[in-house]
Amino acid sequence: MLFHVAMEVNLPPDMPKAEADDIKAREKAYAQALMRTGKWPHIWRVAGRYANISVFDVADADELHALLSGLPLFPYMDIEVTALARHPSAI
Ligand SMILES: O=C(O)CC1=CCC(=O)O1
Repeated sequence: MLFHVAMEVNLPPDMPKAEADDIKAREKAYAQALMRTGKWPHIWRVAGRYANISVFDVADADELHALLSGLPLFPYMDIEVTALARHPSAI
């Protein structure tokens, strides 16, 4: 099942740089591990914002929630999820 996921990151401006760098490094490792499994096939930077648009390919919304809530940046993100269904004109 495919999901369109929009993530906006809002790190506190007063977070120490070393802490922010550590979370970002753990986020990258977590995300790339999921990409290698095929569960996170697309990630795109939203130009001009600390945000991304991603596509997840997972069994269901429960699996998606488990993966998203495991993101190291999850406590600092606003996330919007849209379930995708096959378009009748798709070939
Ligand atoms: O930088 C972002 O958009 C947040 C993020 C999600 C996965 C990743 O590696 O960074």
